[in-house]
This record gives sequence, C-alpha cells and structure tokens, in this order.
Amino acid sequence: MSYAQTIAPGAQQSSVFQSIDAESINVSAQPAIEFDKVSLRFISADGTATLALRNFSMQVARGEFIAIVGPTGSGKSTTLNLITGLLKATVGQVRVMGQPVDRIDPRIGFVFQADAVFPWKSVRENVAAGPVFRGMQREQALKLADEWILRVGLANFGNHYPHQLSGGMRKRVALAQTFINQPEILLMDEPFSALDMQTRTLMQDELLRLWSGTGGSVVFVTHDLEEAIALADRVFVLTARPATLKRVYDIDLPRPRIMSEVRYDPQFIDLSKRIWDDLREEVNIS
Ligand SMILES: Nc1ncnc2c1ncn2[C@@H]1O[C@H](COP(=O)(O)OP(=O)(O)OP(=O)(O)O)[C@@H](O)[C@H]1O
Repeated sequence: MSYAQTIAPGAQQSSVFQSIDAESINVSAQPAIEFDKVSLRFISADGTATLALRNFSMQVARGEFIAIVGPTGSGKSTTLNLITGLLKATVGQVRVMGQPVDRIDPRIGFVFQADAVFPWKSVRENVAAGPVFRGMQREQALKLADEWILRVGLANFGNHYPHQLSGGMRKRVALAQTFINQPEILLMDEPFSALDMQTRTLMQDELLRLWSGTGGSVVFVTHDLEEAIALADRVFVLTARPATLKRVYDIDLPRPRIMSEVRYDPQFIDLSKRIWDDLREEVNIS
C-alpha cells in the first residue's frame, strides 16, 4: 500500500518550491494541511455510531514538524487517515496544499509502527520499489536506492533481506523507502514505538537529520510526550474522544536538536510538566 502513496516525483516538488512568480508565493503561503471544523462519525456494521473527532481545527505550515498527543482511542490515527484521504470528514473540510482531500495524494508519505517492507525483496529492491512503481528505470532506481541506503547507515546491508535485519535497521529501511520519494508531507503513526529506548533515540536523531532542509511537513503521532517535545516545532494535545484540540504548545528549543541532550534542557522539562498536566486531565476523563 505505502508504495502507491508515498511518491512525489522530484520534478513536481521542486517546481512548487523554486517558482518565484506571485502566484506561487501565494501558494507556498498556504498551510500544507488544514482541518476546518472537522467532525467524523464512524458507523459500524451493527449501526453503532462512534464520534471520533468533534469540531477539530488545526493548521500545519509547510516545512513544519508537528506532533499529536492524546489519550488512547482519542482519534490521533483518525486524524492521519483524514489527511491521506482514506477517511472522509462527516462535517467540515480537510485541505492539503489548499485543496480539499478527495483522493490518495502522491505527495504524502507514511511511516507506521508496522514495517511496510516486502519480505521477499532485498533492502535495495525495497528502497527502490517506490521510484520503480512510478516508472523510473530499474537501474536508475537501484542507484538512487544505494544513495539512500548509505544515508541511513545501511551501506553494507543493501543485499540483505528484511528478516536478516534488526528492528532498528528495518526502521532505517522504512525511512529510506519514504525519503527517497521526497514527500512534501510525511505522516508518522507511532513509527518508533516498537523499538528499545536506545534504538529509538538513534532513530529520532536520524529522522530529524533526514527531514532538516527538505522543506517538507511532518505530522507525528505518538503516545510518548517526551518524543513529541524533542522532535516537534509544535505539539497538539487532543482531548479524550470525541477528540478536539485542547491546546497547542510552541516548542522553542533550538535546532539542530540532539535527542540524548535535549531532554535535560530546563525548557524541555518545564514543557513536559505542563503538557503532562493537560494530558492527565484527559486520561482521567477517558
Ligand atoms: N473503522 C472504525 N469503525 C468504528 N470505530 C472506529 C474505527 N476506527 C477507529 N474507530 C474508533 O475511533 C476512535 C479513535 O480511534 P483512533 O484509532 O483514531 O484513536 P488513537 O488516538 O489513534 O488511538 P491509540 O492511541 O490507541 O492508537 C476509537 O474509539 C476507535 O475505536
């Protein structure tokens, strides 16, 4: 599934970012993602209705990294699925680059908790799969894949198969698979939650390194408050279901950030306390 959805041809992307006429200045001033008073009601097969989101509004700027935290079952994954077009708002509108979402958008990439790799393909073939799917010559795609494999520190593992890799290495493959397509928007749903603490910290550093300077926007869903603060420009706190926006925190910690150090910054500790107080209220409600 991810391959069909993660590819943004470089030519298209650079035309958005490099054009300098008045029209494109307007375009780039638009938020990458907008939720405008969105509500979403699920109707189950037995007719039971579940209101997941209620009157939810938010904006994500181009190039911004935002994190979404909230109690379990509040609607965080639902929010991502509305951006992808897999779900449609019952009320209100979701816009990507100023346009209502009405299809799977090839400018959007995903990294989820579960690995989205082809077990029968080598690392090189897995990383090259997106560009090949989009019509790039196999040889060219494999050459590009090699560059990305190098960038994520797997230089000696290109010919290995996923089952021969550790969880952290498979995550590196997932990042290479996604970034090779230069997504303008990257959606991440608990991508590192299955990793041990040390590997997780390394992957967070890796993600920031790969993202910095791309001009892409990231929406990162996590249960881990510290992960949210360490990575994001802003943290969005959701209420218990039906989710709406409870509060937004600006994270003014300087970049580049080093995960193992940023957690000791007094500002980080203060933010953790404040956001945790907000979350605790909601966890008690849910
Ligand atoms: N397809 C569906 N049909 C019915 N209800 C659904 C469906 N998908 C999600 N829900 C319900 O919508 C609510 C929000 O789900 P969602 O997966 O977005 O929560 P979440 O905040 O991502 O949860 P978690 O933190 O546990 O991953 C939950 O109560 C869930 O049971």
